[in-house]
Amino acid sequence: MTTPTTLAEFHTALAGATGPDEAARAGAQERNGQLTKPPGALGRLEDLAIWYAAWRGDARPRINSPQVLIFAGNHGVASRGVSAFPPEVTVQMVANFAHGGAAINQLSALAGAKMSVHPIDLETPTADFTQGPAMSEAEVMAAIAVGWEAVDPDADLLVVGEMGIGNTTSAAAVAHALLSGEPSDWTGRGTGVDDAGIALKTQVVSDGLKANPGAANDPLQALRCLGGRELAAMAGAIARARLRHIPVILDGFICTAAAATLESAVPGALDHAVAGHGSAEQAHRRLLEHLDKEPLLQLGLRLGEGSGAALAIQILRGAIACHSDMATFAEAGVAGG
Ligand SMILES: O=C(O)c1ccc[n+]([C@@H]2O[C@H](COP(=O)([O-])O)[C@@H](O)[C@H]2O)c1
Ligand SMILES: Cc1cc2nc[nH]c2cc1C
Repeated sequence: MTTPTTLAEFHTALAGATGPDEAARAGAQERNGQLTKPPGALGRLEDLAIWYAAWRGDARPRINSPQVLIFAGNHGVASRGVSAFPPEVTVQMVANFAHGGAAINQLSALAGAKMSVHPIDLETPTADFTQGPAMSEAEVMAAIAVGWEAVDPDADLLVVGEMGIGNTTSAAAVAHALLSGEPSDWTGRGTGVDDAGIALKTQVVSDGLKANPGAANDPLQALRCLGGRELAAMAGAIARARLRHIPVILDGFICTAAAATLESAVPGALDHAVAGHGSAEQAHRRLLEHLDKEPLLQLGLRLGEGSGAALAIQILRGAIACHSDMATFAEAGVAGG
């Protein structure tokens, strides 16, 4: 499938994606029932393994090629003072990723994942969305294409993460456009703003929705008008993974807000994704509840960069190792219950 060039093409591609392999799911369920453990004793690991098997089309799958993609973008709305850090930190952290000095470098290496960093037009921040759309259609499509094309078609697991000063405000505005509620339902401390900072973010989100009335009833317009380049790239990568049947582990609040635009546009678009962790950003829980996804880890992380999702690769590896390599009752000569 060639890279979509309009939001309409992107929507059509996503809507046409096929579902998981039901024969592989049935085979994995059957195998799970024969493994040397009391039924259900591996808890959520059993569900995870069966979910992964169905998406990979293999009742006894392996994880050989996990991929971690980090996208970075700058936000016009950062000029409103919505972050505890200055916008230059985005490009500085990109250099840190490139030199192996960030948390995600360590966690990707531990998980045996191939990691790459994709800064997107950092010298051209998106427009301040309180004044009108953050991106034109050409700009959002260019960012979606970065994500779409960064996915290794041969990867068997994908983590997407981000870096972008101001992007918790952008993610809050996207979430508000998708799911309504009050602006304050979606704003939080981000990199560490105080109560006055949260009040400012809430006002900015409210202003953003007023300045972009088309965003509230069209999820992909919400991504264009209120999102950022790294959010659009994450959405592009997650969509491409859906078409390639590559399971995805979602990261924190910003990643999940970007992903939620896909689920709102095409219900079921995130069936190939699990939530890696629950972020300390308060609105993440609300977003995950809406998506009906229970995080695998709850560690109080609020870093982004794909860090919580990269840690959760190890949980999925544990699930697959047990599922695919344990002996059955018959093989081990163990009496069933
Ligand atoms: O992943 C999360 O849930 C998360 C929560 C709070 C902050 N962050 C990271 O912090 C940056 C955004 O915070 P802020 O305060 O600049 O909006 C961005 O680079 C994110 O990766 C990430
Ligand atoms: C230092 C720093 C590192 C980050 N990594 C992801 N978001 C970040 C935000 C800051 C401020």
